[in-house]
Order: sequence, then C-alpha cells, then structure tokens
Amino acid sequence: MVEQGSCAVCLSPAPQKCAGCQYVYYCSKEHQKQDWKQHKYQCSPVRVKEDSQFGRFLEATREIKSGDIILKEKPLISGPAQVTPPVCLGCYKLLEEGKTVKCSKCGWPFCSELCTEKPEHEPECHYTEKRGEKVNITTFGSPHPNYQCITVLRCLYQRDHNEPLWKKLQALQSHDEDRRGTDKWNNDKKMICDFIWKFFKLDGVFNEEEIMKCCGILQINGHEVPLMEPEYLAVYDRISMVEHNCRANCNKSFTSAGEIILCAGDSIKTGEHVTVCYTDPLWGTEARRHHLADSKFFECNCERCSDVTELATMYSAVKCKKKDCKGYLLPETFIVPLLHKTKKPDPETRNLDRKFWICNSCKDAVSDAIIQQLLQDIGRELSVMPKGEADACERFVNHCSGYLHPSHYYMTDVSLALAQMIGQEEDVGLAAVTDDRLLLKTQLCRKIADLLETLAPAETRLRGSLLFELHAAVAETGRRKSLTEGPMVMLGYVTESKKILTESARLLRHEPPELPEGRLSRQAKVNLVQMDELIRNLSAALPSPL
Ligand SMILES: C[S@@+](CC[C@H](N)C(=O)[O-])C[C@H]1O[C@@H](n2cnc3c(N)ncnc32)[C@H](O)[C@@H]1O
Repeated sequence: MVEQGSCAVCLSPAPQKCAGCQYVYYCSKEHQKQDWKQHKYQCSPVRVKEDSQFGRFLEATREIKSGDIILKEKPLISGPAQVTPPVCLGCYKLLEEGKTVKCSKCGWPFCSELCTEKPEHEPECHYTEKRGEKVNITTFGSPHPNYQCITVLRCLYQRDHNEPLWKKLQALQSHDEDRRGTDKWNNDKKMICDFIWKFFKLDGVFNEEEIMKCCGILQINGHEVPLMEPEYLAVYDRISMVEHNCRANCNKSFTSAGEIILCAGDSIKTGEHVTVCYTDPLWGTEARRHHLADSKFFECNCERCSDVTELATMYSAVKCKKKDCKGYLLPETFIVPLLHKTKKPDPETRNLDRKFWICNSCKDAVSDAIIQQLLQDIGRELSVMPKGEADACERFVNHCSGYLHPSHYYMTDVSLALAQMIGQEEDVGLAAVTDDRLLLKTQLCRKIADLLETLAPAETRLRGSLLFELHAAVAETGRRKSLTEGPMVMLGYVTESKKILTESARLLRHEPPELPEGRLSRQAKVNLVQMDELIRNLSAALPSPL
C-alpha cells in the first residue's frame, strides 16, 4: 500500500513526502515549491525509520554538526507529574496555602486568575463540572492523591475532543503487555484508573484498557520538564521517536516556553541513528540497564553496555585483591537478560548473575556475589556520608581508591561533588580555599570533563558546568601565581581560562534562564567580556620585544 498523507498546502491526499525530513506531504511539486519558504525553517535533518530491534527511531538524512538544533517542538500534552504536591494547573507553579485562586467552574486551585483560563486546564475542568461537585483542595506542600490522574485525564479527553491529537498519542509506544501485573501497573490501576471511575464518575465512559494505555504512553514517552520545581510532565511528537543510547549523540533541553529542543552533542553522519540517553549516563552499567528494563522495557545492548571497559574508561572496574597484582577486575559481560526479571522476579536470582569478574592482569576470577557485596558496602558508605562536606568526600575517595579504579562510577560521583563543592563552601568563594584544594579542584574538573567527553559526549549541560568551574579555578591559580611571580604570569592563565570559558558558553548556549545551567550560561557571557578586557590590559602592559 502506498503511504499517503495530506498536502501541507491544500490538505488533499498526497503521496509525496519532503525528501529532507520525510515528514511533510505534498500533492504536487508546485505545492512543495510554494511551501518551501515556510518549511525550510522546520525541515529537520532526520526521518522516522523502523526496525525489529528499536521499533521506530530517527535517522540522520544529512550530516549534522555538534551543537546543531535538530528538532524543536511544543508539547502535545502537558500536566503535573504523577506524584506531586498541589501545583497550578495552568503554569505548574507550586501552590502555597492561602495564596491560591479557585477556578469558578470546577474549584481546582491556581496561582492566578489568568492561569484558570489556560486551555491546558479544560479537560479536568470539563469532567469536574460534569461530576456535579467542585473540587476542594485543602492540604498543600505534600503529595496530593487527586493530582495523580490529571495528566492521564488530559490524554483521555482528546478521544472525544481532538481526534488527530488522540490518534497521535495512541500511536506512541505504551508497552501494555510488559507493564501488566507490575507493581507500577497495580498502583496506576488503583490510584489513576479507579480514581477516574469513582471521583469523576467516568466508569461507563473510559474503560480500563484506554486508561491504562494512557498511563503507559506517559510512562514511556513522558519528559520531566525541569523548568518548574517540582518538575512537570510533557509528551512531544517526533522527539518521542528518539531511541536510547548510553553514549548518546544528542541531548534535550527546554525553552522557557516549555518547548523541547533536540540538539546534537556530537557530530552525526548521514544514516546514523539519532539518540539520547534515557537514564543517567553517570550511573554504572548494571544500574543503567536495570533502570531501562524496569521503566522502559528494553535491554540496552549499546556499544558502551557491550564493552566491559566502557570505552577504555574502566568505569565499573574493581581493584584485584590478589597479592602484588596491580590489575582490575571486570565482568565477563554486562549483557545479561533482564526483562524476565522485570516481569516475574525470581527472589533467588533477581540481583545475582552467575557471572565472574576477571582480572585484566593476573586473570583471577571472582564471583559476582563477592563484587556485589563490595559495591553494596561502598554504596552504603556513600549513602551515610555527610552531605556538602569536602573533607568527607576526600576521605571517601582516599578510602575507596584501595578498592576501585580511579575512574569508577562511585569515585567519579564523589569526585564530581567535591570538584563542585571546593570554593562554594566559604562566603568568599575560591579566593578562600587552600592552594592544595585549588589544585585538586582543577585536576578533578579536567579529569571528569575528559571522562565525560569519552563516555557521554552529549552531556553538554554537565560538561559545560564543569568547564565553568574549571575556568574559575584556572583564573584563580593565575591570580595567586602573579602575587609571587609578577602580573605577567597572569596573561597565560587568563588566556587559558578564557578558552575554557568559551567552550563552556558554547555547551550551555541553549539552556533557559530558569535552570542553573542557563544562569551559568549568562554569567559566562559576562565573564568573557571582562576577560577580554583583562587580556587587552595585560597584553598592553607587556614589555616590547624590541
Ligand atoms: C520513547 S519510545 C521510542 C520510540 C519507539 N521505538 C516507538 O516505536 O514508538 C521508547 C521505546 O522505544 C524502544 N527503544 C528505545 N531505545 C531502544 C534501544 N536502545 N534498544 C531497544 N529498544 C529501544 C523501547 O521499546 C522503549 O520503551
């Protein structure tokens, strides 16, 4: 059957697609030409493809440069997170007792009169009015059960009010069969499905299958939007097609208006898959694979998961304890089946794999049970470590260096916290830290930024923030050196600091001002101007070579 859409110009049946994005249809060459003036701004360098391993995914139709924006989209649906304290149902701001305005039609509380008019609120307003009794929210500041169903209700509403949107949502992956019977399914059935039936009296209107499918669509495709505290939930259109990779080539960020931006974090060749990381790329491989299996119902077999050295970083390597051996233990493989455990957990094998960890030097084999015990003990030590104390971080790193590779994920996690903490503890900032700590900050920032470039090149938000920290540490080192070695030594340090800051500003340039990274991005621009002036002054003061 020939695939057919509606012409973007005249809406008549159209068999031809734009060859660039393969997304927009035209009935004729004339109409395509006519639309190009507009379409060229939306024609993205990706097309949707499908295979048995990934389902639908996005493929690059032309070369994409690092930093290029690939897609920018408004949400199809947005709503509060499933577990949330009462928030404004117009803008998702956290509500405070005594500072709310009630919708005159349905009683749901808002932050302002203006927000009660937002079209996003229409679904719950409609069903609350039909229910015949207004909502009365009286407790604020802690998770409220009435909010669990809102975003699902907003999806369901589309069935009878916006068919094209309903069809788009229904076409998204929901893993109904995989989810059925899991703890989350049972919780959603009780807290969302039963609530919609009883509270909104909609038991004859939406059946269990429809409600639970909407829960799945949100679970698999929903993005937590960090523009508000707490984060809210949004589902987007084409970005829902992007597949996961633990070493992704793209990242997502958000505009102040809640649009999502898919941006290349690495250069992408024609025909390459466009990927983002659905989980935390700084977690260990076992934790990432379990998280993906439990929440998104697939087993990740990406190049990072398939390589026990994790691209030669030794990110999960444990020190060999054989006498005089200087080697590291790595598992035989990370690629173990997980999905059967998600569905029917076997208490005997749930957390144990019958694999061995082999030393890369003496070839000694250690059972997985022993390694897991060690990692659990270290995890426990980490969880009771006092927060925000640089001394405690240093003690942890020194102690664990006897057991773990210097780049192990636990070492990296604490080193990252330590790098960011040094200079933030005192009111006077970096100027107050000791020379040793300043050197440590500089070394840690460089090491983690390099590690990130290998493991997660698209994690530009974190790398950009680290480089911001590094530029400050390098500039402060220059200032201190100039006290003993004269002002001219500053020039080299400030020039290096500016180069680092320029890269930081580039990496953070799409971050909105609502996020800490967006504020760093602004600060970077201000600092760059000041540095230029400083470099000009220092250069002007240099003695003439003649
Ligand atoms: C947000 S959807 C992506 C679009 C989806 N492939 C589709 O056809 O609708 C997420 C789902 O895609 C599949 N998926 C994404 N990345 C994958 C990967 N690296 N390996 C296997 N399946 C993947 C999984 O089924 C996952 O739950």
